[in-house]
Amino acid sequence: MAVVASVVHLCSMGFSEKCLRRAIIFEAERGYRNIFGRSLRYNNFFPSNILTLCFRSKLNFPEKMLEGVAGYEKESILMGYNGLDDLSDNARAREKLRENIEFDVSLARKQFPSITLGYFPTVELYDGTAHCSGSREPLAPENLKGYLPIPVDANWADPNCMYGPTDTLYAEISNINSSYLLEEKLKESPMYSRSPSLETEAGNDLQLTRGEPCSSSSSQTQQTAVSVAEFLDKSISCISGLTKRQLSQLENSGFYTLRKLLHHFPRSYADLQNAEVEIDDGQYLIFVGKIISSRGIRASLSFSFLEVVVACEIADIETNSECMVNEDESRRRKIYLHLKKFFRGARFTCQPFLRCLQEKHKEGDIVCVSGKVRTMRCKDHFEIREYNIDVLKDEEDSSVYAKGRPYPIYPSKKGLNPDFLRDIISRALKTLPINLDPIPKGVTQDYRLLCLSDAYIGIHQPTNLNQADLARKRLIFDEFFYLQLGKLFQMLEGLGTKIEKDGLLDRYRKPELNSTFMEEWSCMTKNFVKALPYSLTPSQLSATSEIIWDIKRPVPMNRLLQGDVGCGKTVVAFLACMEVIGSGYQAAFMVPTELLAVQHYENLLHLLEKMEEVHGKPSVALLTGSTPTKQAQFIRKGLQAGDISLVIGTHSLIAEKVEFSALRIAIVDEQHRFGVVQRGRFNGKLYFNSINSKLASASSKDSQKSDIVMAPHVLAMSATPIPRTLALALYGDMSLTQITDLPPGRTPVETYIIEGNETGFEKIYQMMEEELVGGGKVYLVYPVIEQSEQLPQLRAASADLETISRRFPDYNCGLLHGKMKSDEKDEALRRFRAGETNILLSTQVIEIGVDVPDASMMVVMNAERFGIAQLHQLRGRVGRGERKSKCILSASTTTSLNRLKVLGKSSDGFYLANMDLLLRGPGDLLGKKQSGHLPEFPIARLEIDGNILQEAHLAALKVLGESHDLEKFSDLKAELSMRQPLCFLGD
Ligand SMILES: Nc1ncnc2c1ncn2[C@@H]1O[C@H](COP(=O)(O)OP(=O)(O)OP(=O)(O)O)[C@@H](O)[C@H]1O
Repeated sequence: MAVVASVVHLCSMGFSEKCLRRAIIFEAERGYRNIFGRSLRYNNFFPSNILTLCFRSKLNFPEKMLEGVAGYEKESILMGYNGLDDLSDNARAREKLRENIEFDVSLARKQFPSITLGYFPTVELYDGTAHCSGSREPLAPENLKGYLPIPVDANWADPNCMYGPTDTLYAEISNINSSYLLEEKLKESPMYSRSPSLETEAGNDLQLTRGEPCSSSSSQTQQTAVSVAEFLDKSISCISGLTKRQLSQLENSGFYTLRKLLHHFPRSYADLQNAEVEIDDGQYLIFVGKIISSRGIRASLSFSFLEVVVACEIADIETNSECMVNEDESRRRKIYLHLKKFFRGARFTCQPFLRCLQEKHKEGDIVCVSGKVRTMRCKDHFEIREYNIDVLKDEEDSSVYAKGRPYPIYPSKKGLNPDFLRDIISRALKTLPINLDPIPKGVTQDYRLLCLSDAYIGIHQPTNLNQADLARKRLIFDEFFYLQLGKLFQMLEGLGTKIEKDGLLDRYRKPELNSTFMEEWSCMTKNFVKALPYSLTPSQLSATSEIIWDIKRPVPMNRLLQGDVGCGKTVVAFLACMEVIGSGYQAAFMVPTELLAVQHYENLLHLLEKMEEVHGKPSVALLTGSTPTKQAQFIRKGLQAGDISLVIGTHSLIAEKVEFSALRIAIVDEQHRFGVVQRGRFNGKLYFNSINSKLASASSKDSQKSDIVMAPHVLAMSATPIPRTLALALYGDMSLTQITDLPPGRTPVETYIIEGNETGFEKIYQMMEEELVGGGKVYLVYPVIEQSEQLPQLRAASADLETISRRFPDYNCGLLHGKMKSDEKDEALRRFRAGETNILLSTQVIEIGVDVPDASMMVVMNAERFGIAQLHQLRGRVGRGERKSKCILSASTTTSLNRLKVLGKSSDGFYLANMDLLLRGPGDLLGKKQSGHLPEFPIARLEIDGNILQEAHLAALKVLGESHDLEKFSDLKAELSMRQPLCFLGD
């Protein structure tokens, strides 16, 4: 009969009678038996077979075909259709069918012997009225008492972004009831108890901690019953019941070890709230109901499926209150859930398999079902393909569900079905030993962390959101902790004595105590300070004191100097150089662009000119990629001989042929643009070259013998203020110095956000005119150099040169962009600085470090193309002198205007960087290149987990303080060695 139903559909599509006959015979001959799965009928049979047979027929509906199929309406219902309307869109066809409403089963069977009727007891489920007859009572209200879950917090996740593939086949039968109840495990295990301390944090929610007494201090030597590395790095083959195919599937997807598997964290949790009201397509919901049928169905020679039908009662919002007789009854309505799993492959179609499949679910069992619902055409029927089903043994179980468990949504990996992954993970969790935690108990207690095994259970199978949160916190803590521990451990390893190691850790713990007063600075440094045309700000003074304190110690410094744009970091770095030069050593100053190298070089020469000569002035050289070969050779010789005491340059400074005689400090400006590995290379190279220090042997009394073999100090400077969190993640092995104030006399830059339309630009041009008339200089910043066909809305620097020159005929315009040759760029900047050009059309090349103090206005075209932190950097190019400055951000889309408004409100770089971090995440804040140097955190998000990073940093200091070589914490050491060397990622 189903075949005939198909006929209706096909006829309505215009297939020929002949073709249809052939199609029907084709189907009947091949014995399509279990025809009630309508999706199979249409999805599998028609596309693959009938359509090829009936291709491009032009004949109309063959009325004859209907003659033998009277009563088709019922059959359509049997098939799971909501009557004939479902079966055909063709109105005429529907009418014809209705005329033959009498259903003669025997006739149908005679004509189509392969069709079995009345096989499934759930037929009436598809009939909108049958279940109300009272003959079936899917779920008596008394059975439901206490079972219906309470809605949980709604703001978990957006279900729309959680879908995994739905059509993938699930070739696993042994674990249909795979959901693992944390609470059950908890009850089974005598080792677990409630922890009063954690209860406080998470309200009354269940928290898991060991029942055994905890050590109060991390100083206790670790004695873990099971080594974490031993367990987590076991092959996944130890998971029971894995077939060979599954094993190779998992291994091909990168899940070689239990660690890899358990670290496949849920992407989010779905809100499995009780469907108390309306059920919408695509929602993740949780239901409690009664199994009314379970069928393993062979759909074809190689295709089978399991369908479990669960009847539930839910609140009915559609009930018309006027019709209510008994209010309690009328508020509830019955719905039917069709849980489906599909199997492809001949071996899954055999009867024993199918029987085994259907017997997994027993009729009459009260179950809790969760998953994504899809509405079916028949009212009150819903399909769930990826589901969790748990049998409620008795009413006591209801408490588990009453809380509404978070439903973990896994990201799929290499096409693995998330549901399959969920199942395997749940099996792996069952093998988790209880006593598994390499982090000392003192630390977990201090920072109120779950123990590791609870964290794994909590993240994969939380009973509630608080537990998932605590688990997440613990796992994030681990990510940060091992990163910090690794970085600090490496640094300690490089030091000789215990005093040195303690000194280093102290430096991180109490940075405020580590500073050297100005009186103790070298003469060279003091003279340089005197030569400055301004006095240092308090922040600059304390930053210099901290750095000099470090320089005087026999331990290589590794410090990050941070400050808002224009706060005067360069001069602090120069002072650090003067200090080592004053002690007879060399300094190297590496910057990312030639433009900046030239600027620093000229600036320094200018300051040195004014410096009082006491014991000679430092000899300074500039070495970049554009330095003429002969001159470069000369400079290299000078560095090797120790004749040059300070070299400023670009990447060329770390070229192999550059050798230093006695390098004592390397300043790395814009450190992130070089990357961690480059810094390391720089370090290593300098270390070996400084061994043969000529100057060191002839140095002042400060230098000791051990200094000769010491690696140089590294002072990294970040021009982009980055939130402390990011700084720790990027430079976890560095001490941090911040300049928090700006030089006096700076007036905040006035920021305007203007829409980049015709009127907007007219206004901008007027403001430029006023500025130029008043003697100001204007930067115009463009997102691109040349106009592009792909992005015609973007204004381009080169293309605009003519327009702007015409618009401002009385003023000179210059052009500066990255494609220009280095001497052309220098010349363009020189002319602008000297006032020979008044308007400089430029790209982002000016973002870093360009310092023209009397530039007083900036217009950023298509400002929506830049990040907030980047715009703040750009804006920092103006307002560097005493002249009042303005910055105009022109946005070509109205939607972006709001985002830019934050720049109008604040000029605090740290605040803006935090905003950017929150809005766009670390990747965008740092830019592609810099974020490439960020360690990859599988679960942590730097923008929101900053406090955990800080805690992890302190915990790492504490642990290393107790055992420099981690010998006291053998498990921790083993685990550290197993973790990926995060600091090298991205380089
Ligand atoms: N204490 C001070 N008083 C007055 N002016 C100062 C002071 N310190 C630095 N300056 C001036 O401020 C300007 C900016 O300094 P500098 O280039 O060192 O800043 P920066 O922090 O490196 O900025 P950016 O991050 O933009 O590169 C320079 O013109 C410098 O001469």
